[in-house]
Amino acid sequence: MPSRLLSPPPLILPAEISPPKPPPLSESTHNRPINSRLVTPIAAGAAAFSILLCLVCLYRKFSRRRTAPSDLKPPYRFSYSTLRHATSSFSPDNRLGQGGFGSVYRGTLPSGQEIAVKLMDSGSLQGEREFQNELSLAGKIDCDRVVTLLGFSCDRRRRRMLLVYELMHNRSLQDALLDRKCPELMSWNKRFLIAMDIAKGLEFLHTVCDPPVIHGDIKPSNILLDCFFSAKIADFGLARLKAEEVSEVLLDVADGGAAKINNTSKGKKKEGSEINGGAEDNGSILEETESVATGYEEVNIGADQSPESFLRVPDVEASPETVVVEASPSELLDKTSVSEGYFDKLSVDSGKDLVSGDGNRRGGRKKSISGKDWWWRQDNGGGSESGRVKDYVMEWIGTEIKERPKSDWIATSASVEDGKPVGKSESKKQQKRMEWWTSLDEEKIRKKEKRRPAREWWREEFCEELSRKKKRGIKHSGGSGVDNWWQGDEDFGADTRKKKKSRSRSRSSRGSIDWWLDGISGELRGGRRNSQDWVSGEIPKSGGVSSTPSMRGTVCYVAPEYGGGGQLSEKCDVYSFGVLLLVLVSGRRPLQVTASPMSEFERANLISWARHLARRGKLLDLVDPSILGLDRDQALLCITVALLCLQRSPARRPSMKEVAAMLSGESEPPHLPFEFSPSPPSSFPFKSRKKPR
Ligand SMILES: Nc1ncnc2c1ncn2[C@@H]1O[C@H](COP(=O)(O)OP(=O)(O)OP(=O)(O)O)[C@@H](O)[C@H]1O
Repeated sequence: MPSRLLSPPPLILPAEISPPKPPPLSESTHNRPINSRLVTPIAAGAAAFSILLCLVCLYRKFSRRRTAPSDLKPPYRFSYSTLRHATSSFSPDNRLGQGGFGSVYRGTLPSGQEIAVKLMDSGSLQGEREFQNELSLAGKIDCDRVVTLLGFSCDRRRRRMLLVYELMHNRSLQDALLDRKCPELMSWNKRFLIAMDIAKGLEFLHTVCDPPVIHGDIKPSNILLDCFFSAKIADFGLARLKAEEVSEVLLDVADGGAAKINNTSKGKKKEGSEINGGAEDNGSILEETESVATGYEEVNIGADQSPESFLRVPDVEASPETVVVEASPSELLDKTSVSEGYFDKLSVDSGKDLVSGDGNRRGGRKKSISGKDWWWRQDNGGGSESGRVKDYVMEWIGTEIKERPKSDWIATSASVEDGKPVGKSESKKQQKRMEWWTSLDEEKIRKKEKRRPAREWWREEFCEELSRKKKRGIKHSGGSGVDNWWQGDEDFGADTRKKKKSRSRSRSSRGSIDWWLDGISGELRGGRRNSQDWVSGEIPKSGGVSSTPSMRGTVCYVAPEYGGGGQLSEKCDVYSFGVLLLVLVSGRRPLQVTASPMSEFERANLISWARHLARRGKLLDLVDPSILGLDRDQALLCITVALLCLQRSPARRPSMKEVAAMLSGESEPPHLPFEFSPSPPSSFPFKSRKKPR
C-alpha cells in the first residue's frame, strides 16, 4: 500500500499538458471580428444615405412647394408635370378657348387653386415672342383690373412654353357677349361697369405703371370676365413699354435667373400726331373724321357662318426679302429681350432688311416705307400689284354669295333677321332682295371676265340697281333709308367739299363703297390667306409669324396709324377702346353683314354706322335692342366717348385718364366731335393746340 503511496505521480508529459490544439477554424469563423468591424460603417453609411435621400426628397418637395403660388410673388416656374396633372393632360374637356398661338385649358393645382394654362404652339417665333412679352410685362403688372399671370413653364429642348393665369370663370368678353350672349350681359349696368373696368385698367397701364405699358391689342377676346362679370385686361403678347421710358428691363425668364436686357430707346420718339409724319396734327377735324372710316374688319356673313367668324389683321409673314432670321426659335428664346430692342438685335445679326417698329426699313436698302404703303408692300410683293388684295376681297365676297345655295339665302333672310323671325311682308322684301342678289351674281360673273377693278364693279352694281329700282318706282328696301343713307354720306361729302381744300375734296367725293372697301382692304393688306380662313375665324394676329416687329393688333380694333405702320402709342389703345365701347353698347361685331346686304350693308361697319347716326342725331339707334334697364344718358355718354376715341388723329383722341374720368362722371361729359354737331360747340373739349386748317 505504502508502495502505492510512494509511487510517484504519473508523469504528465508536456505534450499531454499542452492545451489541445484548437480544431482548424473555418474561414467565416476566422473573419468574424473583421465583419463586425465592417457592419457598423455599412449600417452608418446606409443610414446616412437614407437620411440624404430623405433630405433630397424633402428639398425637392420644399422647392416644388416654392413654385406654388403661396409664399413668393408670381410669376412662378411650374414644372410641366404639375401643369399636365392640373389640366388632366390638357384634356379637351378642359379647353377654355383657342388663341392665335395656342389653346387655353382650365386646371386645378394640388392646393386647389383654379388656373388657366395657355399652351403655346411650339415652333412659332411669334408665339415665343409673345411668351417672353407676357413674362416680362404681364408678370410685373399688379392691378386688379389686369389678369394675373401666376407663372410659366418652359422646356426649351422640348419646345414647351406654358403660361399660367388666374382663372376667369366667364372667359372672354367676345365669348360671353358675342358668342354665348350671356343673359348677365343683357343688363346695361353690367356693360357699363365692364366699360369702366377696362377704361380704368387702361388708365392704370398708361399712367400708373412705370414705365407706362401700351397694351397694343385691346379687343373683346382679350378682356376676360370673372365670376361676377367684372372685366380684366389680358394678353400682353403685343404690349410694349412706352418708348421713351424704356431703358433697362430685368427679365426673369426660363432659367429663373435675372437676365439683363438693354433695351435702350433710340432717341426720343415723337408723340401722337407727329408720328404720322407731322401732318395729322395740322389736319382739320373734318378731314380727319372723314378718314376715320378705316377699315374693318369682322365679317360675319349670314347666319350659317361660324359664330367665331371674324377677321383679323392677317399674317404678315416674314418674306425672304424682308428678313432672314438665322437663329432657331429656341435660340431666340434664349435672347431674353423684349420689344424693339429684340428686333434691332436681329436686324444686326442677320444683316438683312428688317422692318422696324416704326415702319421704316433698316439696314440693307434702307428704304423708307410708311403708312398705308407699308401694308400694301408687305402683302403685294412691293406694291406692284396694289389692287390685288382689293380684287381678292371682292372676289371673296362674290364667292361667298355665289357659293351659298340660293335657298339658303332665302331661308336665312326669310326666317331670321337680326335673330328675330320676320313677317310675311318682310319676307317678300327679302325675296326681292334675293332676286336682286341673284341678278347681281350673274352680272358679277360676266363682269369679272372683263377683270375690272373690284371697286368699279361694286359701284356700278349699286348704281345700276338704284337706277333699275328708280325706274320701277321701287323704294329701297328695309325702310331704313338705304338710298338716303347712301346719298346722305355723299351729301355730307358734298357739304364738306364746299368747306374744304382741294385735297380733301377728292376724298369726300368718294362713294360709301369706297371707304368700306378701303377700310377692309386697308386691314387686309397682309392677306395671304384664303377666304376659308376668314370664314373659320382662324385668322391670327397681325404680324402672325413675323420675325419682324410688324405685329399690329387685330383687324377692326387696331388704330389706323399703327396698322398703317406707325408707332404704337397710348392713343392706339384709346382707339381700340373706342371700338370696344361701341361693341359693348351695340352688342355686335365691328363688321357684320347679316341677312341681305341691301338692308344691312349700311350698318355693316359699326364705326361708320355710329358716325352716320351721330350726324343724324340718332345715336341711341346704335344701342343693342336686347339691353335691359338702359340708362340713356350713360349710353349716349359711351357712344360719344367712343367717337372721340375713334378720331383719326391720335393727338385729338382723349387720354385714357380723360376717358375714365368722363365715363365715371368725374369730368364734364364730352361734346360730340365737331362734325357731328349741328352748330359747332364753342369749347371743343379735346381740341388740338394747333388750329385746324
Ligand atoms: N385666364 C383665363 N381664364 C379663362 N379663360 C381664358 C383665360 N385666358 C384665356 N381664356 C380663354 O381662352 C381664349 C383664348 O385666349 P388667348 O389669349 O389664347 O387668345 P385670344 O386672345 O382669343 O387670341 P389671340 O391670342 O390671337 O389674341 C380666350 O378667348 C378666352 O375665352
